[in-house]
Amino acid sequence: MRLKAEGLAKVYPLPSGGTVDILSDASLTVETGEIVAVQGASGSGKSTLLALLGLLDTPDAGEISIDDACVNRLPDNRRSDLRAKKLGFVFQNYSLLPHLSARENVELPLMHGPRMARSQARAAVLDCLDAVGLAGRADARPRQLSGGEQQRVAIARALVRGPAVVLADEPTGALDTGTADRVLDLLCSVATEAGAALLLVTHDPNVARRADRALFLRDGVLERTSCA
Ligand SMILES: Nc1ncnc2c1ncn2[C@@H]1O[C@H](COP(=O)(O)OP(=O)(O)OP(=O)(O)O)[C@@H](O)[C@H]1O
Repeated sequence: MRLKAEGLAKVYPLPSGGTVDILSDASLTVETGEIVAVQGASGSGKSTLLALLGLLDTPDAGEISIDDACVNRLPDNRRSDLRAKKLGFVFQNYSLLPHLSARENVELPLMHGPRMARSQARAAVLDCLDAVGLAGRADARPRQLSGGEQQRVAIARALVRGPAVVLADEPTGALDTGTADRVLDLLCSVATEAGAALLLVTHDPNVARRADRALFLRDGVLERTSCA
């Protein structure tokens, strides 16, 4: 599986009138088994890029393709379907629903897109919680879990549908250094063991060093920075 972006542009309106080009010609490819990092200054457009790649928003120009099929001009329902089947998301602030248990949070992506049998869904949820070391905390609410544990639940949730690509926006940004290292190890290993590509947005050069390739977003364009 290959997720490819070519010449992406995104323009936002300014409150004072006029517009600003956040992305002007951003291109990248991420393939099964790869870990790719995207770095860039605050406000350079990293989250905007991730929203486009995650089919949550549409570019003003350019093309996003999955296995050579253009996906960014599909109708909303087809894009939602692809998102559910092919993509997993991990956010900086975990984005867990506070009133749901770990198990119920991980189950959420299974409510969208193609339905799974109840028993199969239950097994998938427990497998993913087990993979992140939290099978014993399945009934805990987010407030009963540490930051690192909450992010591990969020990783389990991203992986529960067996996505081809995991998109992670500052996945360790809210964690202390030791916890961040452990969560990052886990994210990299469970994503690659599950056969998913991993695209990580990060400010942190230590996180970027973990990737097979690191890209830097500057002036709306992605530049290659290093090769591990
Ligand atoms: N919906 C929107 N409408 C107008 N401007 C927006 C919108 N979304 C983002 N922006 C602006 O686009 C710029 C890029 O935002 P984005 O969140 O993509 O940057 P980022 O690189 O992820 O930043 P950070 O590292 O600080 O999270 C910012 O100046 C932001 O204010």
